Amino acid sequence: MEGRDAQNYREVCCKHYFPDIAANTLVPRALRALTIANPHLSLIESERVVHCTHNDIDAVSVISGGGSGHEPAVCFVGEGLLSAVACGDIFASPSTKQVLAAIEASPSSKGTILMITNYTGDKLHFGRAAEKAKAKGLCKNIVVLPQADDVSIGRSKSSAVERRGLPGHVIGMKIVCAAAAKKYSFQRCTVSIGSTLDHCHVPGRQKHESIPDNVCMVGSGIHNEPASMQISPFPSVETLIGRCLGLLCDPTDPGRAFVSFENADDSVVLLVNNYGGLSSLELGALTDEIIKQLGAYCLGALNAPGFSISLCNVSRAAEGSSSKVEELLELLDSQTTAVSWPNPCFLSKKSSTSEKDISATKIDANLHGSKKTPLSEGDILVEPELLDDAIRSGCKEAIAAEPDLSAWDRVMGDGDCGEAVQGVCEAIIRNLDNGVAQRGSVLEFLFSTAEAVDDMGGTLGAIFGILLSAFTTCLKSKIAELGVTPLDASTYSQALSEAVATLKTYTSATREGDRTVMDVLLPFAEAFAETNDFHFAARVAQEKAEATRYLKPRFGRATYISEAAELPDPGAWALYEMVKGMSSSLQRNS
Ligand SMILES: Nc1ncnc2c1ncn2[C@@H]1O[C@H](COP(=O)(O)OP(=O)(O)O)[C@@H](O)[C@H]1O
Ligand SMILES: O=C[C@H](O)COP(=O)(O)O
Repeated sequence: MEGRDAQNYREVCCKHYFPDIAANTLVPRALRALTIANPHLSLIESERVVHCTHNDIDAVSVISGGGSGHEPAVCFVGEGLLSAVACGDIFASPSTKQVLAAIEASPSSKGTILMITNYTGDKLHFGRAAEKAKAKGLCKNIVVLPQADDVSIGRSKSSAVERRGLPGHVIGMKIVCAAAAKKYSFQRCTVSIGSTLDHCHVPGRQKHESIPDNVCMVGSGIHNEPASMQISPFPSVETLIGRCLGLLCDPTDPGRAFVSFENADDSVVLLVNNYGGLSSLELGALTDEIIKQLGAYCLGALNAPGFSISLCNVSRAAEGSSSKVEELLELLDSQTTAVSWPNPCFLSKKSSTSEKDISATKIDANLHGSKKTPLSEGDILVEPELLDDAIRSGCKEAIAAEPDLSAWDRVMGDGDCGEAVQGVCEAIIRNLDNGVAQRGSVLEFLFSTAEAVDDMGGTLGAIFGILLSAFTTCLKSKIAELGVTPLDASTYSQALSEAVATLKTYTSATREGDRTVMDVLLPFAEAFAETNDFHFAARVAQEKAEATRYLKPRFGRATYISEAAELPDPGAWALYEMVKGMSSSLQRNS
């Protein structure tokens, strides 16, 4: 495709019926339509959770979820497949609160499996929700099972984060869910590789890079992140498929030989998946090239023109789980009422024994039962105008940085970091407009901010959420211990240090130098604790945020990018902007 044709093609890709509508509106509407058309599914709209109305309390519940934009994966809820899914914003993990609502909607006396793709945001939010569910007594046995199947990155680059999840994980998911439905009581044999012609277009997002016509991407993720390999000139289909299969099966590739396919007697399942923007005709012809056919459209990436190939060595899986190959294949082929699974849909004849109408209000009441600050337990009172202006100024700086954060995250991540930061900062400003700082109560402000941050998905949402809740807990214990208000800078800096120590127990990025938000947070907290001088600490934050340009990523999506672009880490920069805005306000008002 050349010249005008190529331009028309790109314009069509970026055109949407919902061009300016945030994911927050688009996603619930699509979920509403799904549940209206399928009475065996029910929606908790406020939490964007779809769950099976025929929940069987005596079977293990399998719950999944992740960013939206991977439709039709959300339609994998149904008997014989998932009990519930929690849907995040486009390409961002759902929040802890959403996952908890999904767990609550699918109670099980036997146990709960949270089956997710291997992304940091998902691991943090699903992990926290599992802990909260245990603490609330919702389930005794609950495990998080991150699925990783992508071979594109190779062993050495993905050692700290492990492989990312691609569509091959649906094979294991189907088998586990079918086993759960058959009341089995309560593992990795799959590899995947993706290839795309271009990026997908996220509705409402203005900036959009295109891949040149003479380039074919191999090793593409499912969130628009840049592919690990670019083949140019554009290869023939034969060459492309040969290259992909080589990445999946070559036993001499030390970085990628994750699963052996050398034994000709092994039973192997092949899954060919549409990323969303390929015609069925082209996918069919590609599948023909990929030998044995098992074509299906399972886990999309919006309208990305591309496909993935997954191979699952079922013989290995049977060995690893003390099962028979036939048994696993039977589970894979067993019936389900999940709308998107490629098989005829048989609705259950059994009556809905534990059909529940879990209204959003009930869930909300349960989840946020005690959100008002009990001021009688002590508080920190500061000058309301000072509190309002400092926070507002921090949020405004971060919002103003959104175009840069988004642009950097489009190169080194999946492009959603700036929008997530903007979203949470706007929510905090709305709370200020509604008078949350009017009484000058620091705790009241922190509680209201925690609610806004709890709605933030993605890795940064989880990191900020854990930090804020730990900071609040530490401050509360300082108030109880010291009983004085207002507290001095050292109380805040000590509480921050303790909160950072708590955060380190959740993320593996526990030191500086890995190109994450921790590269600003750790030195900022340390400088603040050493000097009790917020402005000095803010200057350290600036220096450290700048320095992230030259760091090699070891965590998060940036790990998957082969080219060092010398751009700052967006998470680290966002934190610096917040701190900078607060520091300027405090200086203006001192
Ligand atoms: N393991 C980790 N621990 C702490 N921060 C991380 C980790 N992985 C990534 N990050 C931070 O998260 C930021 C990206 O946030 P966000 O866009 O929410 O994540 P995601 O890539 O999950 O969508 C990165 O710029 C980096 O600062
Ligand atoms: O769809 C996206 C994944 O589910 C979550 O990814 P995240 O780590 O970017 O939040």
